[in-house]
Amino acid sequence: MFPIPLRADRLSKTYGASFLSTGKCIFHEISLEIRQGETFGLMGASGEGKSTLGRVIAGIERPTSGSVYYNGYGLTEMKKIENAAFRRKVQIMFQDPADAFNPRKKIEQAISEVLKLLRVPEAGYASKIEEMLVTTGLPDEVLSRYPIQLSGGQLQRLALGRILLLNPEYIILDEPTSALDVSVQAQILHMLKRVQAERNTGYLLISHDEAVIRFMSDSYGVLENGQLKIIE
Ligand SMILES: Nc1ncnc2c1ncn2[C@@H]1O[C@H](COP(=O)(O)OP(=O)(O)OP(=O)(O)O)[C@@H](O)[C@H]1O
Repeated sequence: MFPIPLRADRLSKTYGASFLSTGKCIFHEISLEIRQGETFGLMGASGEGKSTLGRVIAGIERPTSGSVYYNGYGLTEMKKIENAAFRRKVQIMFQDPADAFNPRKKIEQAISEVLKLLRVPEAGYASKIEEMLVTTGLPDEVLSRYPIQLSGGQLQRLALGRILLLNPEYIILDEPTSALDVSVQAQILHMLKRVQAERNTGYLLISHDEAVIRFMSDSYGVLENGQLKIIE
């Protein structure tokens, strides 16, 4: 059976609506599909609402209307068990990797905390961490460092590695390379492609950069004036 795509169905978002104001419509009735093993690119100028749409699809912000469907279930009507699966299987990665880690904790501790939450037995931590380092192409030394002692590229690799511990089916990538130097950007994009090929992950890639979108995406759309124009 084919996997069911992650689907946004007629999503609208308005900020600041109240008794006295109709508020500001950010986007209106947007529908799109993210298929496993593929990338849907979301392009658009600054302020058009790309990040807001990404947060709504990731389930961390509620739409004003419309719904997100995972495994055929609407996010708002999901029972606890379906919602728990959604929270694990649909992840979001942000632009600035420095924000992803607690500056007071060494990387090994940050990663171990995730393994603990996942109820991995402590005896299994070392092999999981090693696997993560191999996938993200990082040396063992990063484990004993604090976030401030690592480069932006290394931190973004770790941010992805930590997300991958959860075995996500879909990742919302919100400008994942915009905070990085051009040469590092290319490395991260290649890593994302390799991870996708190995794990069949579906990506929603948010970027204002057309070259990045064209390089990465199977199909893409341009968000402008609250509407999404899809380009196959
Ligand atoms: N919580 C909020 N409350 C009110 N307005 C918001 C909120 N979050 C975002 N906005 C507004 O929604 C609009 C879209 O913002 P958003 O960050 O989604 O755009 P974007 O396309 O991702 O921009 P950028 O590429 O600059 O990150 C902006 O005008 C922003 O000010």
